Amino acid sequence: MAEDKITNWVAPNDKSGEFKRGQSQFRSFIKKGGEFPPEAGRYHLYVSYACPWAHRTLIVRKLKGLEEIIPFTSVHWHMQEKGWRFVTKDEEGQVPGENVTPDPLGGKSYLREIYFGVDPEYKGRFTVPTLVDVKQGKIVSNESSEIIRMFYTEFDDLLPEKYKNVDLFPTALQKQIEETNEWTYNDINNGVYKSGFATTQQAYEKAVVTLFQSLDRAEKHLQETEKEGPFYYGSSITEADVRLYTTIVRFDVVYVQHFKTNLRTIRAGYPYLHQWLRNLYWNVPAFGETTEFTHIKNHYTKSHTQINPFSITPLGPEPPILKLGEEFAAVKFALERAKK
Ligand SMILES: N[C@@H](CCC(=O)N[C@@H](CS)C(=O)NCC(=O)O)C(=O)O
Repeated sequence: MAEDKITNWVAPNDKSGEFKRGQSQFRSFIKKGGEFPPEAGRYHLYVSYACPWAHRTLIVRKLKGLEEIIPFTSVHWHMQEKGWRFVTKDEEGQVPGENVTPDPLGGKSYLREIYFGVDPEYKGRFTVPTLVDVKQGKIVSNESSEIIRMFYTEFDDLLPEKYKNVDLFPTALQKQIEETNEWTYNDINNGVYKSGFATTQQAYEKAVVTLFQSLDRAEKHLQETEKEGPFYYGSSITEADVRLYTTIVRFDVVYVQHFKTNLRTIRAGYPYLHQWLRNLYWNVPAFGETTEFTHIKNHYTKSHTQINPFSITPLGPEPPILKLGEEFAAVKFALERAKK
């Protein structure tokens, strides 16, 4: 039935035209003494470099030094009717990014086969990230916000002091981070999708206006706290940086044109967000090294045929991210003029 196509982000018969994100189905936790105890090599993380939710898990995996403990595989960027697929043997090495390989565990072709392998009756979506317990053949979680929290603490006993001390959710900031998460998630992380997948003018306008109001709010926060350090909450990286980064780094490159979030760009319209973004990308390997622009650009523009039927990927913007200290031509011009 046409209505059931997984690439129809809003059902054609939905009059509201609004994108409504479903709930993740697997919500267990890795815990000492629990069904899923922390153990090196026991869990496998499936991601897509294109996906902002999966990207959170790759960043935290690196920030917490979990590379040897939690191996991962990225799917191919092209998501079609059967959902995410792994690269074939022939494609291996031709798609950029570490660990873009055929499925190393069960040799599956599609991510959906992993979901059906665990539960043949599974009715949810086949999403990344997916964290699998290889020992028991179960899915632990497919909810990024919870996977990253497990990574913050649950493997600490297996980590050297340096990584144990990385605290992305410090007690003193938890309340503020939770409050920020609320609007960052609804209006920005999910807001770009609500804008882009809307199928009525009204739904689009509502989402895009809310999105830019919240970008203004993040910009103001960064401006006011600039002296305290380069990160969202001052001198240390926290969850707030991780969760905002994965949307902002995709913003100019994809969302502005593909999701029509074009009231402003980050590079020309948000100097503090732009500076904050580039500091993370260029100075913190966990952010820069997990950002794969080929996957990001190709995935959205070639997979979302509901909004881009010819799957043409725009060439710009070039470069996808400016160097630190470099300015967008119009900004540079304005700054020079202002000095005169
Ligand atoms: N709430 C989930 C959302 C994950 C999600 O929607 N991932 C997208 C890629 S960006 C996906 O795999 N979509 C496939 C589908 O919905 O069929 C999380 O944060 O982990």
